[in-house]
Amino acid sequence: MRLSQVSFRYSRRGPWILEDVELALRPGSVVEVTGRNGAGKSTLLRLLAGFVPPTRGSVSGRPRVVGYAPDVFPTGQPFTVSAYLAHMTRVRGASPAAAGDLARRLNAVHLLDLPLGDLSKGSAQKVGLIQSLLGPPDLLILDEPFAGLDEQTRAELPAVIGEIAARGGIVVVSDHQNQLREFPGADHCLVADRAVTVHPAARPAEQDPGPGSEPDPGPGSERDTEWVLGRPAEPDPDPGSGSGSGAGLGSGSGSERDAGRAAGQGPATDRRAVIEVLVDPDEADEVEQKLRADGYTARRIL
Ligand SMILES: Nc1ncnc2c1ncn2[C@@H]1O[C@H](COP(=O)(O)OP(=O)(O)OP(=O)(O)O)[C@@H](O)[C@H]1O
Repeated sequence: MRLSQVSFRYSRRGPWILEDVELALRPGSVVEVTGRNGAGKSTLLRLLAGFVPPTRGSVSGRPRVVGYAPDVFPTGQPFTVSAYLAHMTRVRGASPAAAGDLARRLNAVHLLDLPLGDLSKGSAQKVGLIQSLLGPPDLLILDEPFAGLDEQTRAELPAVIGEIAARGGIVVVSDHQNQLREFPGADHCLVADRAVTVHPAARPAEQDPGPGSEPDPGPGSERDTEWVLGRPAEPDPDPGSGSGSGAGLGSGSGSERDAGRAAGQGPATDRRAVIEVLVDPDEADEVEQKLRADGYTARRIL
């Protein structure tokens, strides 16, 4: 999924909230979005979810099943929680058992018979969270999901997020409370001054670059302007290059370089083997997702 030169403002004469945003998200990535109040985090999430169209630029490759939990869940609907979730289950084409399973897992069984209008803010957030997970989604967008959650649900949510990513889903979470700061492999995305800057997950090689390695050029540098997000679970075959590629991550041009590596043109190390798999183009998405779910790096060479 990609945002290309995306700019957004809420009205014709209103201020630009985001300008010329370039962002690419790979299947299986978890992205934490941070920024000060009013920076535009929710706006970015609404653009990703497809709730608002960009004023300029384009969004492409949005996965088919999108789950979105807004920061304020609208409770002004004349349903009980279970009737609402049953309705959402049908809309999503999810398994009939899914809502009940999620309610048990996220400590919400006691809410099922209540009218939506009677829910506290935290309980309403939980129902919004459950509906977003029905599907399950290929793109999951959570706007401040930890706000108001009880301890049990707060502890369980990272596991749920990890499962969505492990099956190839993209997960984007705005999180004031930094609950995903330490989430393994998560990339961190800062919204500030109408721009979006992605800092890929730190790897051991980046945390301790060692003597002679190139320093991180830091936020705002060219390496931060356009990142392709992935699951940085594997060692970097070329940690001293200083080219800015996280494992499984790379800029647009970096992806071509990585593809060349995967094809056996680049340097190899004794830390991992590269094999080439030929698949029918129709099966490429499925094979790539399965490989990623199994923890392998997968790069497509067309
Ligand atoms: N529906 C709207 N109409 C007009 N302006 C809006 C609307 N929603 C948000 N804004 C403005 O857009 C800017 C960005 O808002 P947004 O909610 O995206 O920021 P945020 O980073 O999510 O903030 P917070 O952390 O406080 O939730 C703010 O100045 C806000 O006032």
